[in-house]
Amino acid sequence: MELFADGHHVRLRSRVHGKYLHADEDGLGVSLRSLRESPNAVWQVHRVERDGGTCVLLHGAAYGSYLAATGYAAPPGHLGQRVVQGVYDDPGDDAIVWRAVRTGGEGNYVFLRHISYRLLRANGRYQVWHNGVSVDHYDNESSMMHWSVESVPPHPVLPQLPAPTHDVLLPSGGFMGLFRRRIESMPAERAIRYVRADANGIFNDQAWETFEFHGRSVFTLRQELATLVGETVFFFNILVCAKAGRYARLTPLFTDLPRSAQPMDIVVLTAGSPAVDQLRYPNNSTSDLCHLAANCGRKSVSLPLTNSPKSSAAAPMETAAPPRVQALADAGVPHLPAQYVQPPEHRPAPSSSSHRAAALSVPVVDLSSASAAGAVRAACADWGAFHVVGHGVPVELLDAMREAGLAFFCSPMEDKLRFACDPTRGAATEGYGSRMLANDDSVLDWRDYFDHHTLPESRRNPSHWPDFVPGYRDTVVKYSDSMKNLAQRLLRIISESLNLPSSYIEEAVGEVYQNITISYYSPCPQPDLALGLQSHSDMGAITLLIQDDVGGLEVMKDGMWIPVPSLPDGILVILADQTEIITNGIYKSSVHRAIVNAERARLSVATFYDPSKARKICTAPLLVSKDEPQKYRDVVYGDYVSSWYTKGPEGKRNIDALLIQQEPFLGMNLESAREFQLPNDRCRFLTTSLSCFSLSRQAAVVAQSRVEQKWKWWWCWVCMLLGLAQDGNTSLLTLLLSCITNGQKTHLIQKKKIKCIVKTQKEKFKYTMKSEWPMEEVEASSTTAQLGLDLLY
Ligand SMILES: O=C(O)CCC(=O)C(=O)O
Ligand SMILES: [Fe+2]
Repeated sequence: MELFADGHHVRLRSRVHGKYLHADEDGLGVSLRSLRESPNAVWQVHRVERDGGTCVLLHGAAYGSYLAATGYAAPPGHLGQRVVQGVYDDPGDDAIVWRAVRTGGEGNYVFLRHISYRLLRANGRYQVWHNGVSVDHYDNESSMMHWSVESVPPHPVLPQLPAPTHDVLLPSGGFMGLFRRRIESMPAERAIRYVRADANGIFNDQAWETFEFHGRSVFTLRQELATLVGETVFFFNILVCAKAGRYARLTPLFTDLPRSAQPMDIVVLTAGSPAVDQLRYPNNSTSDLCHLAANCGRKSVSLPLTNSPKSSAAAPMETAAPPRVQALADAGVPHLPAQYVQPPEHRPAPSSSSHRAAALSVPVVDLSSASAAGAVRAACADWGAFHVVGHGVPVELLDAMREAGLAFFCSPMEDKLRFACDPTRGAATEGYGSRMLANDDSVLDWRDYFDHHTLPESRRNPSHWPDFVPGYRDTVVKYSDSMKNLAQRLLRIISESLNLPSSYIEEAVGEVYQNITISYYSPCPQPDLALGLQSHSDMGAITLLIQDDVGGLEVMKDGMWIPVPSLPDGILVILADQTEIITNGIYKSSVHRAIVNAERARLSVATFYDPSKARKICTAPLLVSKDEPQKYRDVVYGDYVSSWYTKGPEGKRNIDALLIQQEPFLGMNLESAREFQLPNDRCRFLTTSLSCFSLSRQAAVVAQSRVEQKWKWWWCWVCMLLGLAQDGNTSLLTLLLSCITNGQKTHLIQKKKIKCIVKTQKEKFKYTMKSEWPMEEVEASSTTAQLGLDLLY
């Protein structure tokens, strides 16, 4: 096969270095880099006739500029003259004209011979820090001028644009880059000359217009150009191509612009037009669609190239939506962006691999067995989450749902964005989205999702769901109906297990509002710092979840995070907050979260069975007695949802806010509850979110242990104090003591044993602990001591 076929993409690899010819990010220089996957290492062949033969021009796949030899001396340490990224403005321009000549001898190498007979040369044989490329006279021929040519296959579909960034341009003036090129004083913005081409790519050469563009983001450039050319609604309807000179070929831009503020010429094409069909995109990345599909364990889905919206009922375009996590992952971000970094106490801890945690696994209930009711009762009481098998839902339907979701997420971003949820319409809108909450201070989940409104049928509008994955909409409808039936069957069993009439919970919930959310967790560059989905309990009545075989879901049990594997035909049942309220806390909603990994994308499908927003949820009177007083206030479900979205999901903070015996302590209330975890995993308490708490490594964790509310706060504080005392952090301890006692006089006495005495005007408490955590011995008022012991296990 011809090495330099016209229009094809190639990489040139130095024989000696093994590094690749690289168009530098400044848009000016050319160097040798080992970044094989980078678009900057890919060059497109543009063949031209010269002097009765064909010559090779090479324009970079990243910015479209041409490989050009200059007459300027290469910098010290480099031989010959400089090679740069140039333009093709003059048909007789020699600077960019090359011929490929086989070297002969061993191996399959070529010389790239400039029309001036100088040869393209890699530098730095002995001084490897010299990574420049130059042209040198053929008399100096050496293996440094030998290049192997790698052919780069075409990308099967339009590649995705990198997520928007806020990269700044190079500062004005000074030197930079490989050859310490002088960067002229440059403005903060770059001049973009643009012109709109017709369907065949033809444009009027007199119609160029100019605007000032800030930054480097090609995503933002496309958005701004879309507005300028009148594509205000569907910015993905256009494709932006660089044109490096009057005679240059078009290079579709899928890479952020060069770092320098040099002006660029852009031709705007219409997506799906014949002109776009003629373009060729290099498949240089390993994180492309095919890779993703392979990563998901599937073959690549066949998808249309055209990006024009087909369905008039498609969800409205997003306005200022955050970048999709998948786009970040595909762009190969090497570090987790700051807004995804969880605070240390929320990061996936090694605790989930502790011996105690390893010994625990979510129960499996066979619904077809005679003992199902008893097993459900035990699972609800102990876990609030359990797998069901023998449920009668065909495994083919579960697989079809997983596959439909996967095909959606493996589709081009442009297609997916046609169904983007509209963040301006509230937090829980239907469609393709990327974050759980929109609070400014919230840490983002490393997750993208597609949310479907499926029940009641009046909310179900399949035209809001993807149309480009065959069978998608039918599958969602079938799956929705099947999950509704299973949820109702489970609610009946759960009601009966509490000696309630079998239809009790179903009726208490009223008309079902069902949402189906497909979550897609892309591989994460720093999974130890992120969460796919932060700790939460679901807000409705019951959730049914299926997932793929990657793993990442964890449920909280006795204060430990327990991984929940997927069972191929199993469905995970998760009790949600309204069930906890209705059952007076006898059955608890399950706190769960999703962790991520660096290697494999993960997919889950959660079906939520919720009340209507207008429904008032009350505790079943039959479950209230003198010994078991009502724990939660009645709540209108819509209010619960609003508060969930306002405050954030964190752990059980939302349902805790409804506790009747809640006793605000010194101005703090349960809403400020946060999770902390002891290193040894043995003792868990509910603490508050006072920022100083997080300073204590020994601080306690959320009480899954449901301590009587009236004591809860005392025990938080005691736990904190003892933790701090053990840390020897006496100044913070004293501060907390005075905070506890509302500024009353307090004493801290530290003796051999760590001892902490809180003296208030009314009472005197004394806590003693041995040197090892957790406290084995607590001296205090008898009731509190008893409670404290109850909390240890
Ligand atoms: O992806 C998962 O496994 C968990 C999803 C979940 O908890 C949710 O969507 O509420
Ligand atoms: Fe959930």
